[in-house]
Amino acid sequence: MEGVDHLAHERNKSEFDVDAMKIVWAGSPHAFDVSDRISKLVASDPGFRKDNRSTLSRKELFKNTLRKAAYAWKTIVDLRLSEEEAAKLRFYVDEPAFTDLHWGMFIPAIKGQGTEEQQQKWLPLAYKMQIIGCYAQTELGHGSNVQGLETTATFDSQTDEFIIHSPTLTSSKWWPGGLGKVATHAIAYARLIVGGREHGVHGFIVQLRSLEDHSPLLGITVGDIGMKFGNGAYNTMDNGVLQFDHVRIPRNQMLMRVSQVTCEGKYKQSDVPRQLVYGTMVYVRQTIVADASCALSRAVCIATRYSAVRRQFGSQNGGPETQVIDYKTQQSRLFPLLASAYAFRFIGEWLKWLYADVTQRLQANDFSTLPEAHACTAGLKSLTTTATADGIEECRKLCGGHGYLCSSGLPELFAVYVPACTYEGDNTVLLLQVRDMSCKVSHEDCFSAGVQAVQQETSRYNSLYDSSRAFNAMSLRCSKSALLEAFEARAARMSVACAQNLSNFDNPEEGFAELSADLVEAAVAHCQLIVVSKFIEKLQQEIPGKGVKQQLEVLCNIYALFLLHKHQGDFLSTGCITPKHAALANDELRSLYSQVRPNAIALVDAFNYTDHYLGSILGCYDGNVYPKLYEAAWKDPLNESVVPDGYHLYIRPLLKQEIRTARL
Ligand SMILES: CCCCCCCCCCCCCCCCCCC/C=C/C(=O)SCCNC(=O)CCNC(=O)[C@H](O)C(C)(C)COP(=O)(O)OP(=O)(O)OC[C@H]1O[C@@H](n2cnc3c(N)ncnc32)[C@H](O)[C@@H]1OP(=O)(O)O
Ligand SMILES: Cc1cc2nc3c(=O)[nH]c(=O)nc-3n(C[C@H](O)[C@H](O)[C@H](O)COP(=O)(O)OP(=O)(O)OC[C@H]3O[C@@H](n4cnc5c(N)ncnc54)[C@H](O)[C@@H]3O)c2cc1C
Repeated sequence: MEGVDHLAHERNKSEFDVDAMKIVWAGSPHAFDVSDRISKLVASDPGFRKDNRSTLSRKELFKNTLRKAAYAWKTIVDLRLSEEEAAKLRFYVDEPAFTDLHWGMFIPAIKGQGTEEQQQKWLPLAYKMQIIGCYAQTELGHGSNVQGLETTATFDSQTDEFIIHSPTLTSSKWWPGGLGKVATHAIAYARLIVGGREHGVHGFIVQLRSLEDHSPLLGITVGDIGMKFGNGAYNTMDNGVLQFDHVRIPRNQMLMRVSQVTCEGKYKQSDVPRQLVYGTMVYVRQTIVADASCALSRAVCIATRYSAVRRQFGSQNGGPETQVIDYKTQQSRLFPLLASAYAFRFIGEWLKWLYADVTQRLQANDFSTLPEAHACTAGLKSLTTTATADGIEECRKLCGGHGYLCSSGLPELFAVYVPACTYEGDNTVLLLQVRDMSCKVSHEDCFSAGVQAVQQETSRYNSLYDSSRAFNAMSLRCSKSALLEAFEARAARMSVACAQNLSNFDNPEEGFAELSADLVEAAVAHCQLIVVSKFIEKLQQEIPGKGVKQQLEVLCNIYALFLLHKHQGDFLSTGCITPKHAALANDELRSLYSQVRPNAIALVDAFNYTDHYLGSILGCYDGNVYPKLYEAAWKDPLNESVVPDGYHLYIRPLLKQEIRTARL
């Protein structure tokens, strides 16, 4: 039935002000206004249609992405959109493209690592898209180990140039988005060699293609690396391969904020820490954390709406069957993901603030908070993307068979999202970077101060948490401080255990390698503690709107208690809770699921996603799933003819037992 809201009865059940929750989700009334306006603009413009992606060939798909990117740019210019509005437009167009790397990495790399002079020269060209850039760091042989990159940049003082060269097959740049077919320029990372001495990896602005006819410049071999996972999905991006054959660039195209090479061939290091060469990655990791809540909430919105539409079993006297959302098993899989989406929203907000603060300090040459920003962005990027990728797949399963159809939107969402667990740093490798934050008693401390230091730390952490006091309150309702203390104690004790074990090794590096799996678990515990604590902090703010704060409190408790339930081995083995507490936590979770149930549809409506953005028949706002699925099936190219192509060649000879004479 066209125009009927099949989920109206669900919406009527909600106990809070959905419009107020929309503002909380968006971040502010202004952010809501921008997001709402731009999402509707994109949804209503046929130029941004995306429902045909899974049936296009790679070449058609890519050409269509080029058209959309050009159309998006025209829209931005014609409508004079602000930077904020343009970013929202990109978000709602919902298609990875070379422009992401241009705006998201090439420009930030120049801003973060270029001198004033370099910024003045390159940024105006990049802002007007008169040049298009990519970020060429990873090579065929090395991605995680940036210090292991093989591309060289050798200074030639005779000509005042660098010679960029790929000495081996494994030194070929491999993966950079936008490189394959579009970028005219790259920030290429290479080992700097001056006067025969190596100075580590640095960034260089290298022109790749002619600005006249787009052909590769002399010494450049460049192309696309081929099809990737899934139909549509990340195949709209031209991830590329690049080899340099003694390509010459002027000296002033080395990004020189961190260190400089003079025309006489002197290498000078400024006061800026070397790690700033990695600064672009910190920036992008922070945006990836902010984006995780978008991808997860999208999947959760689809699975929640469909779970309210779908009915199986339980019919009484010929009445309707049970909505699958009413099954406790469905709730115990779905509602923690709903809670995680909200938790990640707030951690994303916090990390944005942290990053803005670090940026301000960096501009004033205060580098003191850089290590913390690195550890937090690395750890939280890993935690949120792993949970989001797993969560999207869980949502697909929550939708049963129909979740496997492309028209559910979930297969493509998973395929496009899952590389976030790898790009901008493999998630395990990044968790190992959290060691400074999680393992407060670092291995160096263990060796310098000895076991005594570990013992002192252990007793400090032991006093942090008194399990019987903390969990008494939970028998009735969750106490935020009790929960937080349990997470603090768990993270601290896991770190202390790592430190103690490390102290048993004579060689710290050997100990670190041997215990790395434990260190990763301690890092996860630490990151989960941060997410829980920031959710609780959010609840300490004033949150207007009838019932909004209460809903967020329920979600916060679900997020924390679900983790406590899932990782109860950690909590029990570190003595933070007793088995009785664990059982209480589980009872509390069940009761919280019942509180979410009547509000579930409204809680996903608060994301304010258009049907265009969701791209899912199962998740459409009106819940009119079955007619839409039926209609969509007939539009599949395979149904264009009743008898398929190939019938006469392959099916008929089989049926007629003429297979031996058929031309196969
Ligand atoms: C249409 C028009 C639209 C207009 C507007 C639209 C706007 C659109 C905007 C879109 C935005 C979208 C942006 C998002 C796009 C996302 C696409 C993603 C594409 C993917 C890109 C990539 O993947 S790029 C490559 C990423 N590579 C990696 O991440 C490699 C991972 N490896 C590393 O990071 C490191 O090498 C390492 C940390 C793992 C290595 O560690 P190691 O200890 O060996 O290193 P070092 O010896 O080099 O370092 C020692 C020292 O430094 C510390 N450190 C390491 N990294 C950092 C860092 N990043 N920052 C600060 N400090 C760092 C490290 O901890 C050590 O410290 P010590 O104190 O010495 O211990
Ligand atoms: C879709 C996509 C887009 C990308 N875009 C870009 C781009 O624009 N520009 C760019 O430069 N790069 C890009 N990349 C590359 C990306 O940054 C790297 O793939 C990523 O950093 C992982 O590195 P790797 O491939 O070398 O993995 P590897 O390091 O080879 O990882 C393989 C396995 O080894 C494990 N491992 C590695 N080192 C350790 C260790 N020290 N301890 C324990 N385990 C370890 C990992 O956990 C993983 O399980 C992109 C990648 C993808 C998939």
